[in-house]
Amino acid sequence: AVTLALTVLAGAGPAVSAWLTGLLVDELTSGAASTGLAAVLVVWPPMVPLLLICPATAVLARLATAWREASTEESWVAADRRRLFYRSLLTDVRAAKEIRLFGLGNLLRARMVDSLTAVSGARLAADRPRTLAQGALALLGPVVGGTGTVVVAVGVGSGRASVGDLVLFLGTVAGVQGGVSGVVLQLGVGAGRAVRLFGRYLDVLATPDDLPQGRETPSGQAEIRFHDVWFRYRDDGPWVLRGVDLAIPAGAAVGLVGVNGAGKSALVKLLCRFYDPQRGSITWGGVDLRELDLAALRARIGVVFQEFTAYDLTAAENIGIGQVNALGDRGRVTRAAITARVDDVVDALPDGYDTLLSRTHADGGRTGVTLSGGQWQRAALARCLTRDDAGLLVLDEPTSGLDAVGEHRVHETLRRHAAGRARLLVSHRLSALRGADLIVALSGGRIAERGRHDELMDAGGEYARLFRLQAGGYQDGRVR
Ligand SMILES: Nc1ncnc2c1ncn2[C@@H]1O[C@H](COP(=O)(O)OP(=O)(O)OP(=O)(O)O)[C@@H](O)[C@H]1O
Repeated sequence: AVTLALTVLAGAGPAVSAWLTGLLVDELTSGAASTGLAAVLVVWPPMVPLLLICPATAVLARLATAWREASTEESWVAADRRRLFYRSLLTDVRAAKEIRLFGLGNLLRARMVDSLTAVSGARLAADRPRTLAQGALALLGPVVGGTGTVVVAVGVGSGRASVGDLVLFLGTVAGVQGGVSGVVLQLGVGAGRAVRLFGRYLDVLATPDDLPQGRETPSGQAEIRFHDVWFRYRDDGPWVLRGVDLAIPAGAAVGLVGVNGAGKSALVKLLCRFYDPQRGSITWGGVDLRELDLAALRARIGVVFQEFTAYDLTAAENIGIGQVNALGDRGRVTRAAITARVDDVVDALPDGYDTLLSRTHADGGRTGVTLSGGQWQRAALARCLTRDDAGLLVLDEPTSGLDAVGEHRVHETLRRHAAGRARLLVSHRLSALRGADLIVALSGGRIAERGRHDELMDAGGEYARLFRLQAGGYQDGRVR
């Protein structure tokens, strides 16, 4: 989160400096004009303060309204984010099916309009004082200029000043007011917002890294071990993992089962070090994950997440980004595609591996091509398999969308391909885990059972109950 915030806020530094530069340039330009002209005004000292009233008032009024605008902006930012969310949902091709089938269009549009109304109302309310101030200042300028002109004209009439003085005075009025208006404009455009944004930028810079990292390099193939791991997402939230002790030996296949919400994905996230456990530790080859270089650790892990991403990229890129520093290595991509059994699907695409998989972006005038759910899943598996040197493969429901033949074949191929590397397989389909070296059943964040399939079946616990339940669904007198 800090990295993302830094990336977004990194724009704040340049934005503020650009604004300050603009302000400085305007300041210098108008300052030079004003100083030169104001010097002439020394001819009529009493007129100097009168002439400066207008720009000084404008600057002060603009500063006051800019601060006010910046602070009220926070009140409508949340509504604006909701508006953007509803807008993106209404234009997201992936959401289109549900929106149409469930008839969500009107609901989402109404919510978007409500958010827009709230934002517009708040913005109008914030704009009102500025408009009033600008109107008043627009009147003040001519009044001051006119008064001064009358005074000088009277002076000309009485012989205290010349016509040349009057011309000089009129030029000065225009010069001073016009010059300072540049500064006022800059203040109006970005002062409050830029300073506030810069404050946020500094806050983020000062935020300590929530994932401090070490320097050690993880070994290629090593035992991974959870030592009494306790984890929760927030310090005041419920425990999601409670005292997990688990060893994943190098080269072993470990199956993870458990009901929804048991904590399986949380365990995967800890392995990838998206979070650190609050208590206990996880070691890779005996070294605490916190002492390892984060990028090096993640480079050693190949993952298919339960909610993997389908990228609007070519088929080759969708697979190749698994090993982004070898993105152009077509041999690696095709090898992974063959192992994940998606090569024939890709070969059948209009441009093979170079086909853009997108329904949003056109490819050379051709309408988008996309894959089926199971084919996407195979592509995600291939992406994971491009990591030849991964010491751990984490497969979170990697075959849930595959047909029965596809699932069986993928598991067979994986078994051969992954020999020597640790595998953590998460699945609700217990048959997919049957051949694992160790099966671990999580329940409420604790390990309730562990053992090989046969041992767990003999034990007659929850695993055996669930396995029989699933197997029962396939019982039919005609099946032998
Ligand atoms: N980002 C999050 N912030 C807070 N709580 C979360 C978050 N993600 C998951 N949880 C909670 O953590 C608990 C464990 O969720 P987890 O996704 O690990 O379960 P799971 O075993 O993978 O379930 P499933 O079989 O449904 O995928 C759940 O109670 C869930 O509500």
